[in-house]
Amino acid sequence: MATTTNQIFIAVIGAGGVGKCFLSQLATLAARRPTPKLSLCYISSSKKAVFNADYSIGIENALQELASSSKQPLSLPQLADHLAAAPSKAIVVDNTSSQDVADAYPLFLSRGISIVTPNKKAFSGSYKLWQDIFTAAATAGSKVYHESSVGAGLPVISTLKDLVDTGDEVTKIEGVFSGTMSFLFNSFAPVEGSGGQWSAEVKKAKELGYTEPDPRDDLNGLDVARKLTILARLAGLPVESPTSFPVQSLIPKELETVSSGDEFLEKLPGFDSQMEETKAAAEKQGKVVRFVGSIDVASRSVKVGLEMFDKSHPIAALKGSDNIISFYTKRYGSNPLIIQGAGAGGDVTAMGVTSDLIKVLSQIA
Ligand SMILES: NC(=O)C1=CN([C@@H]2O[C@H](COP(=O)(O)OP(=O)(O)OC[C@H]3O[C@@H](n4cnc5c(N)ncnc54)[C@H](OP(=O)(O)O)[C@@H]3O)[C@@H](O)[C@H]2O)C=CC1
Ligand SMILES: N[C@@H](CC=O)C(=O)O
Ligand code: NA
Repeated sequence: MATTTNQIFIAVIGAGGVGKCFLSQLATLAARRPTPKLSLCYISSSKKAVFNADYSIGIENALQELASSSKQPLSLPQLADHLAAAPSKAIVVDNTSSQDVADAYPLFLSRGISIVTPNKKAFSGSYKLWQDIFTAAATAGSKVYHESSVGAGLPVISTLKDLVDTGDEVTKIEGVFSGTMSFLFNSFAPVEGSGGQWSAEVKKAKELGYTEPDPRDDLNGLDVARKLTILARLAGLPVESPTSFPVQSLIPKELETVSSGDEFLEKLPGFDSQMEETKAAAEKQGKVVRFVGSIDVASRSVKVGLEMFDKSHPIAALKGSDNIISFYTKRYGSNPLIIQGAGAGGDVTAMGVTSDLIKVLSQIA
């Protein structure tokens, strides 16, 4: 195939809640922007894949083709070879929560393949992986964007980068960083009183597409810890890992060893009284309980867990899956820069991924 500069090849790994919404947004983008021509050349789930010798898959039919495909996914080094041999530049869109895929970013980037992703694992894994990713990108001139790894499509990462790059000094970042936790506490312990059953709300959050593939990754606080690790690193703190600071888990002790997410959800109703007690303790003080995180840059302290809030506090008054993230900086003084809005859900997350893709296109095409 002849080399062409006005075409970009897109490989999509992961076609779940976010991946499906991303494909729909990609179809719109490809129709609206004739150049560079956006060609879907690979799509995979954990068990199946679609790809061919002419690097061309119809975006509209990709999901049906994937469902009926008999091909297995390429290994990650094979995929890097396949994309590096494409007739023009390629971008990997990682819509999984896979650590293995995240670990392969330095390989893709070093082969000139750019990456956009909502997957937190690469940027909140070991500090060495973080360094390898940005070193590989800088050396090869490839790009890596991950806006949806914090606050879904909300402009959290881009805002923090802008603050830092323009020389502001970030002193503190705090707020609600989980769409799942926000939804759970807003519906289980609303400021108006009453509220749903904890375990039933957890099931609802999963059905609405807010949770991680395994909802225990939200309830154990690690999802928020990953997000804070990413933000802390961008703010200049070389946090080693999401387990290197205090993180409160909401997994009942008795369920810590169950083997699957499904079994966990089945058994959770038996432990609803534990969360009811937490809620009642806050109510006794006229307050509500919420799951929050904070990074204090000066004292280098990061923490994640439950706190009680007055009912008039903006964190108490959140609705749905909303996140609220406050940036305290030297320039903004005592009135923080605040970002608020839906922090989970397929469409809003895919929006962050697609807008990252547009940013990469503007730099490599
Ligand atoms: N949902 C949300 O609101 C948000 C999600 N995110 C992040 O987006 C990512 C995707 O989330 P979501 O779409 O909700 O998750 P889903 O579980 O709905 O989808 C994950 C997809 O990834 C596939 N997958 C898993 N491992 C691999 C692998 N090794 N190779 C290829 N495909 C793989 C799964 O395949 P299979 O179907 O075969 O298992 C599935 O298609 C996660 O990293 C999540 O943290 C970020 C912000 C918000
Ligand atoms: N499970 C996460 C999804 C987005 O990062 C959340 O609930 O915030
Ligand atoms: Na974001």
